[in-house]
Amino acid sequence: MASTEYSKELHIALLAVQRATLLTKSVFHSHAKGTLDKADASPVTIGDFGAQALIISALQHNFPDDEIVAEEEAKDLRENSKVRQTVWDLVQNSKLSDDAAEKELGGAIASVDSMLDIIDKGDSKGGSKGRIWAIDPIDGTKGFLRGGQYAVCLGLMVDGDVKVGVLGCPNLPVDDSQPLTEDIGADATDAEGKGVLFSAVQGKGAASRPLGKGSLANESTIGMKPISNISDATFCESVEAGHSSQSDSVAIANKLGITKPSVRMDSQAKYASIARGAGDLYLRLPVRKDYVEKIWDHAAGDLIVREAGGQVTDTEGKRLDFSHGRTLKENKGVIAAPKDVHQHVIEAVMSVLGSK
Ligand SMILES: Nc1ncnc2c1ncn2[C@@H]1O[C@H](COP(=O)(O)O)[C@@H](OP(=O)(O)O)[C@H]1O
Ligand SMILES: [Mg+2]
Ligand SMILES: [Mg+2]
Ligand SMILES: [Mg+2]
Repeated sequence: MASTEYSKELHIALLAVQRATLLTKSVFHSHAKGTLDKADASPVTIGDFGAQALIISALQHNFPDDEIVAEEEAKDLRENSKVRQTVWDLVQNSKLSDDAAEKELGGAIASVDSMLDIIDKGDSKGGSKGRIWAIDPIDGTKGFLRGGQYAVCLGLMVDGDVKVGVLGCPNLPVDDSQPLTEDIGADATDAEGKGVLFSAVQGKGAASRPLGKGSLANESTIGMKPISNISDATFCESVEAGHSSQSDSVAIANKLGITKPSVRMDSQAKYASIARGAGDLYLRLPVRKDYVEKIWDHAAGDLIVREAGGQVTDTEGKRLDFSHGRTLKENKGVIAAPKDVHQHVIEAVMSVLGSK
């Protein structure tokens, strides 16, 4: 592989996300997802813990000096031996079939105790200096539990700027031109090979390729769909009404003359879907004033959309700022759209939200 800036980071990130996504698929297709409730009452599953362990272990092997901000922590596993053992079995069984690739990721984790320590290595405070990876081992855990879309997400930030982003979307169609649907469809998903990996490197565009289960292959460049008439656009929004205001979205659609119903899907699959031109606009409209978005929910998607020809800002038109630690505390909500219509969308958003 030719060595250009961030090519090794991209390569390792793709393999690490592929391996972790395959782990989550095996859980998605089994009936026991090992769900626990976290302190904030949100769910976490054996898939989240296992995927986080595998990704961090690959990053530590390749980039031992980098910091890591990851969503989950091992506390619940340290306290629950049954779930701990299930996660450990899962992690031990999750190897890439390509031996060379598995070796590049550092191979298996040595013991159950080191797995717990590895999970807890995602506790960096983040910030504006140095190399920091952001991991969401399963984004859209509620979708994962419901049988919907979810994504395995990894981004590398350098001095607060996202340089590399990878999303594993196991329940999206491989074909970039397939229309956007809410239902994942009975034949759209399987326990192994189906699904997509999206990626971007700053300044180098965005791509998709089949998730597969062996060597990475068949990359294609992706781009957002041009919008000639905004009233023909489709919104892509959360399934969870508590994550994005559906009444504000209706008012914004009215302002823009949009009559098509929104497509609702969980996770950063929304960013991926608009980046590949299957949907047009991603709206995340704050419901609770006190909710602060987390960097792992947006880092990879933000870069992939911008590299595919889009603009991503908050509801006031400010770029997402990943330099303030584990959260996007300087931003409220997210509006992602093709560059040339983004300002028009923001004006509609601001007039609706401003008049509340
Ligand atoms: N009140 C809230 N407003 C916005 N996002 C929220 C939220 N509560 C939780 N979330 C985040 O929404 C993410 C899912 O986004 P979406 O609705 O687009 O599928 C969750 O990620 P996890 O599933 O990784 O916990 C969680 O971090
Ligand atoms: Mg969560
Ligand atoms: Mg998330
Ligand atoms: Mg998550």
